[in-house]
Amino acid sequence: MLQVQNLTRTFGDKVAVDNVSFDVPSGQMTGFVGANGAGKTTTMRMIMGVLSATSGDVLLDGAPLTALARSTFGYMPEERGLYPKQPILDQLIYLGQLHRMSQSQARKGAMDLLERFGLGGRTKDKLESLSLGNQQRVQIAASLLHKPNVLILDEPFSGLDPVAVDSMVELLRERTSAGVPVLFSSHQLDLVDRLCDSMVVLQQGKVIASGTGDALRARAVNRHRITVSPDAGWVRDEPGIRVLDVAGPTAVLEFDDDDARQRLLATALTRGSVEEFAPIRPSLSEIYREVTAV
Ligand SMILES: Nc1ncnc2c1ncn2[C@@H]1O[C@H](COP(=O)(O)OP(=O)(O)OP(=O)(O)O)[C@@H](O)[C@H]1O
Repeated sequence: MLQVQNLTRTFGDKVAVDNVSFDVPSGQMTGFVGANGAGKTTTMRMIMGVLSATSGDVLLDGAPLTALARSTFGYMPEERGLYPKQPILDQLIYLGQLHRMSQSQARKGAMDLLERFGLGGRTKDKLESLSLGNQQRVQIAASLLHKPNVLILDEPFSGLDPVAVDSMVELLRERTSAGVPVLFSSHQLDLVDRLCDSMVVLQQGKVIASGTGDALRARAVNRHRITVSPDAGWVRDEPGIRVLDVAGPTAVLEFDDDDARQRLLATALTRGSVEEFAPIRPSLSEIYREVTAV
């Protein structure tokens, strides 16, 4: 498990990352979300040691991170960083060798990844001659080539078409199945929903929510859908609830507490038949919107 503990980074008077703590559990995908400028990239840079922390620590399996441990990580930086004018296979082999792979291992691994990303026929092409999405695929290949034991990915999905997203998801799942902790930042909340076991929400440099999907949902509001016969309009007059929507027989409600929920159900039963009364399981993206709402 990767643990971020009380990380802080200031730039002059600006506190970009403010006492941030969260865990990235082994074998799980953790989505790192927050508005532009919230501090995600700065946090990831500190995890990778490419930016020093003003204070705080990063631990891997309980031990402070060393440069050697970090060299086994896979990192996709925001600024990307491959060479535009070099053939893509050559530079992947070079990067693999920097990660102590043999030339033949690196060639085989790079070819495998390029083929999975549909770039098997372009190995001799310069990076700059590829479309932006394809360049992104090569960047992903670079971060995965040496079978890293931790993955830190800064917006890995931006600019990818749906087929590339699926290839990427498959590759990431292979890594999590091998026990690797994966942290990725994204503004694509639908993907965070689809992929993540856990989520960390940053706002103005501070963590405002974090945890597994289930833990975050447990903290979320008590929201239910009720369908009655013939019409649900009467719910508007009930105490202890907020009516979010009423459409004919169906209403979406939030309850102040469990008593209000029981009262509402009892009232509904005295008024007629209740076809449905069920909690609405919020998606991670809904939780994100809720916790970041001003
Ligand atoms: N080198 C720097 N010098 C000064 N301020 C910086 C520096 N790097 C980041 N910042 C500031 O720190 C804050 C956090 O930036 P950061 O790039 O970490 O946010 P982010 O969450 O990754 O945003 P985005 O989603 O737009 O990528 C911003 O206000 C940014 O302007």
